[in-house]
Amino acid sequence: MAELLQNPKKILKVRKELRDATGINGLIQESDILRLPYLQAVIKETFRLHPAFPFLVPHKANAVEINGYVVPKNAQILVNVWASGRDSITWSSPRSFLPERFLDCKTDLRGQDFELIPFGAGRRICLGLPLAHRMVHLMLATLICNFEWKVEEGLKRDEIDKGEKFGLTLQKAIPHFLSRLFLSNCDPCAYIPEDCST
Ligand code: HEM
Repeated sequence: MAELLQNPKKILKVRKELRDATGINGLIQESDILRLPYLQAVIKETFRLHPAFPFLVPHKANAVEINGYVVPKNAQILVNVWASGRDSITWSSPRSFLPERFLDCKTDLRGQDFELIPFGAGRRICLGLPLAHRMVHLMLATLICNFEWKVEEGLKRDEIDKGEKFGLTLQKAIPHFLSRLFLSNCDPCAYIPEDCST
């Protein structure tokens, strides 16, 4: 939400896509997700920049050699997906929040494309992926469509601190923004955030 708050036009784009795909009230069903490429792109871009598990889950290695590097048996392996999501060799403008980069590209986050593996990959890939994938799309769509999101009073959009707190999971260091509930039955696309009318 912090990334989207800094990019309010992208909030409008998600709302418009939802309304076009689901009708005026923007209520999303699980079956709609496949028809919402921009929402999917926003979620991929969010996982690229802010993976929930920045080092996945620690693994124990068998003895292997990779590109001349010897990994001893039983070494603890942490996969730094936070860093690979920001690697300028793989991603153009890696620090920028650009969901559009995923619109014309087949990269998916289900463990087949190693540049984007927020759920891990291979035998120990997240068992909850099918559930989590659906829930994240449904929750984000619902939050965007039913709430008007505003930055905290007195704060400008570009002042939102996106600093992160590292642990097993990645958290936003300073949580600050407010939300206000939309009136029911409103047109999700009618609301234009302040400073976003152009
Ligand atoms: C956005 C939500 C979620 C994210 C980002 C996520 C991410 C991950 C990651 C990165 C791993 C470690 C993969 C690896 O080290 O290779 C993992 C493992 C696992 N996750 Fe999730 N997860 C999510 C939700 C869930 C849910 C909802 C469930 C259960 C309903 C679940 C169950 C598991 C289990 C059981 C494992 C261990 C799999 C194994 O070691 O064989 N996860 N998850």
